[in-house]
This record gives sequence, structure tokens and C-alpha cells, in this order.
Amino acid sequence: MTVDAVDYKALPKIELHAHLSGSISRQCLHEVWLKKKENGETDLQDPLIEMPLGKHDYDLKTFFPLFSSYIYHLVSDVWALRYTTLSVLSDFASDGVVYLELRTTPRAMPHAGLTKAQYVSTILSAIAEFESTTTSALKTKLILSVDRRNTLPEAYEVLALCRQFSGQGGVVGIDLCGDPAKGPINIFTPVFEEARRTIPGLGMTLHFAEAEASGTEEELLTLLSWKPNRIGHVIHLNERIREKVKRRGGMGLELCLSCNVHAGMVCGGFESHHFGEWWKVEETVVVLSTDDVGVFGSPLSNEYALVAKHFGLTRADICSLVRKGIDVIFGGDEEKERLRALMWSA
Ligand SMILES: CNc1ncnc2c1ncn2[C@@H]1O[C@H](COP(=O)(O)O)[C@@H](O)[C@H]1O
Repeated sequence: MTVDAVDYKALPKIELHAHLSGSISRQCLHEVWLKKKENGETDLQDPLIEMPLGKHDYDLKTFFPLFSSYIYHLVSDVWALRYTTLSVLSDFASDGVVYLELRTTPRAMPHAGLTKAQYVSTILSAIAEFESTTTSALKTKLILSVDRRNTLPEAYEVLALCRQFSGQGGVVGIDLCGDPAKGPINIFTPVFEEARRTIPGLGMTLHFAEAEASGTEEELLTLLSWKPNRIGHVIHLNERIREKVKRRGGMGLELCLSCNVHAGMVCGGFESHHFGEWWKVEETVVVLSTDDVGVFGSPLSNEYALVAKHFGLTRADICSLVRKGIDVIFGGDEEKERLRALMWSA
């Protein structure tokens, strides 16, 4: 059978690197805007004008302000948070995602009287609502992100929320994300070390070598010293760091092709993407991810189609790639069993 015969949407897939606010479709943002406009609650421009359909070429300079100066002003109350979360879940489910680890930076919404803990519990309630009211196979867990722009006390707040909502609560991991031009990140060492030491079963994933500025050997050695289970993007690393990543054994690599290509984070287009270098490396586990499907416009099914096209993966390669990802999820052994039963073996 040729690779063209794979139905990438129907292929049961796992998504491990998706930022909640960046995964909201423009149509959904437009619906939120319409309601706020009707209620006289916003002066913002229509999302379909601010972020026209088909525009995906945000680079690292234009990308981060999109959140702080636009999306966060639209998703600014419990109603919008619940509405957009349900829409994101529904989009992943319709794309054939059966297991999702959604990540988000806890955000208080003072005008709506929402604390960071209520932000997290609103999202967890939306996940529970989605799972109890649809027939979809999608199961979703949450990862809480520390932003590189955070202060140390803010990072400790994220840690406290991980503690509060981990276990049966639905939070399965902690992340470091945000603008790679901001730093240094070594101020967060005690937070991530404490997460590792004191919250049993909490996974750790870190944005790693995303840009030249965040790819210094000093930063990458610090990040590796926190002992992450997974790292994201993995672009600007030298041979020594590459060897260390391999030597760690079983490290998950969350690779986001469309994001990296559209944002100009890699040179040479899809066929030069470092997926080509990593996917056959036995010591690591590559997991294709969307990062911000609302911004970059490529659903996970398309990411699989892209690697098949640009790197010649066969149907068997695709099935084995997607199944291998199960080993590095944070959702526990029972979930791994469910996924092994669901995933196609070839
Ligand atoms: C290029 N890829 C990326 N690199 C680093 N951080 C990223 C990111 N994509 C998204 N974020 C982080 O996620 C936040 C939005 O989602 P949440 O409000 O947390 O759900 C952004 O503000 C940014 O800090």
C-alpha cells in the first residue's frame, strides 16, 4: 500500500504540544468577538480582520504580542474561556486526536474576578464537560506553563497550581514556554527542581533551543539539569548537547514542523526540518505536534501528511511513529493501555 492511502484524519493520533490560547480557531475567536461586540464589551477589531484567514506567517517578533495585546483581551472571562476551550477540544477531536495534552499559562482575569486557580478549574471543567457530553474518543490532560517572562514568585504560583490540580485533578505536567528572547531562565531552577522532587508523577516538558537566543550551551545545560521528560522544538543545539539529549535515553522530542517553517524558525523549508535528523534516532521519541494550530493553521493530520511527503515515510513508518509517542505521554499507564488498543499497528 502506498503512503497516499493513509487517511491522516482517521489515523488515531496523540498531540502533546499544543498551547490552549494559540489553538483557538479564528472562527471561534470571531464568535467570541461577535458576542462581546453585541454586548458592547469590546472595541477590538474583528479577529477575521486582525488575523485574516490564510495568514500564517507570524514570526517570533509578531507572534508573542498577538496574545498579550489581542487574544487575551478577547478571552477575558469565564464564558469566553469555557467557549474557546470547548471549541479547541472539538477541533482536535474532529481531526482524529484521541489523546491531547493541552498546555496553558495560568492567567488571572481581574476584570472578571477570576483567579489563576479558577482559570485552571474552568478549563478542567470544560474538559470534563466535553468528555461527558460527546461520544468522541478524545481524552485530554492539562500541562501548566511557566512563562519565561514570569517573575520567580509567579513561577512558584504555577508550581502551587500544579500541586493543587495534579493527581486525579487533571494536571499532568509543567512546562517552560514564552518568548525565547526573554531570559535568563536559571532563576527558575529551584521551581523546576522542586516540581521534580515533590510532586510525584508530574511530567516536565521544556521549550528547548527554539531560537538562537535560547540555544546557548549555558541555557541548554541548565534546562537538561532539571531532568525534563520531554523537550519542545529542539532547533539550535550543538553536537555536544545533541549527544547529551540522546544519552538521556527515551527523551520525548515535540517537533512542530509547520510552526517552525511558517515562523521562519528554521531555514530551508519542510524538507530541511530537523525532523529528518531525529525521527530515526533510536534513543529519542519524536512526537509530531501543532504548537498553535489557530495561528499556524496546520492540524495534526496535516503534520503527518507533511512528514510523509517530505521525508518519504511509509504507512508502517507513520503508524509506528504515532504509536511510539505513547511511551512519553504524562497521562499514566491506564491511558497508555487505552491508546495501545486504539492505535493502528500498520
Ligand atoms: C513558537 N512557539 C511557542 N514558543 C514559546 N511559547 C509559546 C509558543 N506558542 C505559544 N507559546 C506560549 O503560549 C502562550 C499562549 O497560550 P496560553 O495562553 O498559555 O494558553 C503564549 O503567550 C506563549 O507564552
